[in-house]
Amino acid sequence: MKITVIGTGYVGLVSGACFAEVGINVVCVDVDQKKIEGLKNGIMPIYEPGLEEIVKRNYASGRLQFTTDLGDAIQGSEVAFIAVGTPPGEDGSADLKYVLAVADEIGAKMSDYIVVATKSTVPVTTGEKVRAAIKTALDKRASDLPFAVASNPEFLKEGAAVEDFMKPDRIVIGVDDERAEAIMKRLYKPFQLNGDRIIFMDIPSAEMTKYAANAMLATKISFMNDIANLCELVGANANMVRKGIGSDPRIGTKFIYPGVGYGGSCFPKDVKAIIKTGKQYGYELKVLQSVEDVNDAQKHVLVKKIKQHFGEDLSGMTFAIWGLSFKPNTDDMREAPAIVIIDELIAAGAKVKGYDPIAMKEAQHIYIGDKITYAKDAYDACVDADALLLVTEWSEFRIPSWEALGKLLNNKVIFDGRNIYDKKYLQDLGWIHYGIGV
Ligand SMILES: NC(=O)c1ccc[n+]([C@@H]2O[C@H](COP(=O)([O-])OP(=O)(O)OC[C@H]3O[C@@H](n4cnc5c(N)ncnc54)[C@H](O)[C@@H]3O)[C@@H](O)[C@H]2O)c1
Ligand SMILES: O=c1ccn([C@@H]2O[C@H](COP(=O)(O)OP(=O)(O)O[C@H]3O[C@H](CO)[C@@H](O)[C@H](O)[C@H]3O)[C@@H](O)[C@H]2O)c(=O)[nH]1
Repeated sequence: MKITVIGTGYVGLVSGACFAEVGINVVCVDVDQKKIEGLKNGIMPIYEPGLEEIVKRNYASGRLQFTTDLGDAIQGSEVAFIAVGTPPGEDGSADLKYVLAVADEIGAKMSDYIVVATKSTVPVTTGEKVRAAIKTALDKRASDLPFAVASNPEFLKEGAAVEDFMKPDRIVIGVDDERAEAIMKRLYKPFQLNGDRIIFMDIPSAEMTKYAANAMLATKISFMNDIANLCELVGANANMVRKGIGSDPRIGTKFIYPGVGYGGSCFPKDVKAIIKTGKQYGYELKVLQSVEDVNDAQKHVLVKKIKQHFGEDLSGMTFAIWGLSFKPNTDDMREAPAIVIIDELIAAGAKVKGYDPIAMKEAQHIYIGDKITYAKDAYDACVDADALLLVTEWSEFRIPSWEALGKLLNNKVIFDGRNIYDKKYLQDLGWIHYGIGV
């Protein structure tokens, strides 16, 4: 079986490599020539645990190929996945220009029946837009080649993408064509040896499922951040409350960790996009508007605590920041809370020394530029700093030497944005610990 994956980013590269890993012949396509050349030479464009190994193995075997030539790639492919970006437009709605450009190119270059499956996160009605774009391109060359459109949203998490793809909780497929359904079933068979994981549905429902899933997860996080902020005011401990409610299986233990707000390339943009979809249909998604408002405010909570401790004017002070990426195990800086925190510290006159095990290159290149200095390790970041901020909970930060840190920092003060440290233990060692609702 041969397939093509168009867009070789977090989703496209992981999906392509994982399909190849189970024996499917995969061609990954991207317009970014540098990325494609790099991949051919074993250079990964992103950091994702376990990815490099399977990319290299499957590239060496010939099952995984990389190209910039979409027309060539789709010849003989039973499925073409669209996995390009859908960034927020000015008004918050998902910008479909990359998706529709790919659909147009498929229509212009296909030579046989093909299933065009959208893996990018796209709003309801996109399936129809993709179908229309392919049809228009076929009409232009007076062709009536048959094709099918499907929606196959992706649910992988960055930092655990390979594992999520190889062992999916569910595979959602929106489809309205029997032949396409059979092809998708065959394609995903290797991922469900432990039981049927595919949920077939109509295309609009599949498209909506993706947004509803992310919106629900974002809601859990904002809800918990709201509760944590209240815990702080009333003298309750958000960690205890989290355990107390999470033990109810109806609530569950996952995605109820308070922190410095959710970031990344998905939750912020997808919550915005579904709110916008509601507006387009004259419906106000009030819960999700609040989810977004709470999250925007939560990104400022740590600096608010810093100012309460040190005063509004932070000029002349230096802060050490541990963790820059939006979550651990990724180099992705998109919408990382660290960006907001660093901007705010600098606006208040402070200097920032940052350290991240993987994301410093990305931070330097794209987002934070020269606004901060980068440390060579976690301890180096603390030399002569006035306090430490834990922003992203990488494993290597979990059990530091408090004795060493106490000597490096000017003050034994820590702002723990992910509640990974034990307040009581630190207090006994003479530290002042600020957490989120603890
Ligand atoms: N990142 C995630 O964890 C994740 C998870 C699930 C779903 N999604 C969704 O998947 C989509 C892709 O996200 P991503 O994070 O992988 O994006 P990304 O920015 O990492 O990758 C997109 C790739 O598409 C390429 N591209 C753009 N136009 C192209 C074209 N015409 N032909 C070929 N390639 C083209 C870009 O060069 C880029 O390499 C988005 O809709 C996103 O919401 C992302
Ligand atoms: O209890 C929690 C869990 C997460 N987060 C934050 O939420 C953000 C998103 O984390 P996570 O969901 O683990 O990573 P993503 O890679 O953004 O994955 C989400 O977005 C993807 C893109 O749509 C989906 O495919 C995934 O299912 C969905 O989890 C990060 O900033 C986390 O720090 C919290 O603050 N508290």
